[in-house]
Amino acid sequence: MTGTLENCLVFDGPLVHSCSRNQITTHERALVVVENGKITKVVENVTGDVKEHLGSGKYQMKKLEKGQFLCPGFVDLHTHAPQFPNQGLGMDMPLLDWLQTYTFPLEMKYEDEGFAEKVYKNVVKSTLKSGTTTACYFGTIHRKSTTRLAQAVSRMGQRGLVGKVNMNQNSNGKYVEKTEDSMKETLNFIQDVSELNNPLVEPVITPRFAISCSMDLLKELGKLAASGNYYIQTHISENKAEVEFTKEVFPDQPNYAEVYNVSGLLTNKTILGHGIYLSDEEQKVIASKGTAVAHCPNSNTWLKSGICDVRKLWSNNVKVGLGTDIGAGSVSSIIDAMRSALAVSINKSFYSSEDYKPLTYPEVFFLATLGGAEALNKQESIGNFMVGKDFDALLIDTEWQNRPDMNAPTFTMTDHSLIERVQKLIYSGDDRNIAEVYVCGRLVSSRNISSK
Ligand SMILES: Nc1nc2[nH]cnc2c(=O)[nH]1
Ligand SMILES: [Zn+2]
Repeated sequence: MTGTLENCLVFDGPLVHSCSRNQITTHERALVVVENGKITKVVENVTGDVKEHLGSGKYQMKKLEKGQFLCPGFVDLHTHAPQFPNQGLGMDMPLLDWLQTYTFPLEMKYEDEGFAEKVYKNVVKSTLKSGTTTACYFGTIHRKSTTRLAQAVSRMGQRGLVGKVNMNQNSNGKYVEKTEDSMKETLNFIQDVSELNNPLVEPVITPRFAISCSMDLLKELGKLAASGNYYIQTHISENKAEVEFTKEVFPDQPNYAEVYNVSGLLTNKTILGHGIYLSDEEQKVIASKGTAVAHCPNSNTWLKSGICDVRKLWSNNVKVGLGTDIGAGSVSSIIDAMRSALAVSINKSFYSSEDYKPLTYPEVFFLATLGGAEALNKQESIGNFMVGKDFDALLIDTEWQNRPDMNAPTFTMTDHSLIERVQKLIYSGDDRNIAEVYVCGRLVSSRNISSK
């Protein structure tokens, strides 16, 4: 090992991660060596003096306290940064009414870059605090404001995929673009993001959903995505009325997925939000393209959109991860998304055939970490603690109440096993359990520091 004190960090403590869909791998005491943001060595069963495992190089040690463990950073595959001010509003409406009543009027305000700046820096701060190390953000139709979002992501050190929204029809008459402007500003946005010169921040081609884009615009966006191998994100089959409306707008296409397929928008870098009502036939096409679905269970419950059957997507070989979908979702934490995914799946099992097996907690942990990484085709660089990957990690504290300065009702120190602590995190955890957040080895959020 050849690191120096500045760029070589060694974590010493319990470690949990997902190496396959249905099992959580735990190590009671591991050493994770991080050099220049990458994991260069993992010692799984540590006994005795750490020096025996590390050799003589210079390094900075970080010893975890009782009740703490390392876990991979969370991946949020689908959220809307401009909608954070509306979190929890209009949840009693169905999707299309909610969009008209609450969402489009709020998104129109982002014409004002100053407003965008104020909101977006707090959005990134709060998602980092929740442990989201990788986020896929929808912006608004406004290029300059969406660039502010990308700048905030870059400045605060998050790994982010950021999209300027495209929509040229079926809006409220005001929140809409001309096709030509939509394309021109998308190109300008891609240029703005490339000027950040930050490999952690990438542009995403973002047609809002089929209804709000003409076939011409969808096809232009498909061509643009192919020209630069860019990520693509949109919504699909979230709500029954939306599916019906899509059929009316695109009568020549046999189904929703085909609208995107003929536009060149289904690729192995495409993330589709929701996918509740996709037929087997559509799922097979999506799988054949390597396209992924972002499961957003909290949003699907509050807007009464429906229940996405993750097992069926998996059985058709569709890649799946989790999304918080603020503001149709009400909570911006992926811990909540894991819990919601369990809850909707358990509820579904009550009304399904007896052999329907609800999702398990190792499976939702996979969705939140390695599943999200695979959905983005980033499994070579993030998702777990394999040597060679970037160190995107969370220092989880299951006994935060017992730390000095937390000013919380305390519980006596408990003797739970490591896997029981993981259960506590998934079934009852929140931001307070996240003591530190690292992206590519950089400490980007901590109980003790605040990001700018
Ligand atoms: N949940 C959700 N679905 C959409 N479909 C089109 N736009 C949106 C949006 O902003 N949120
Ligand atoms: Zn959405």
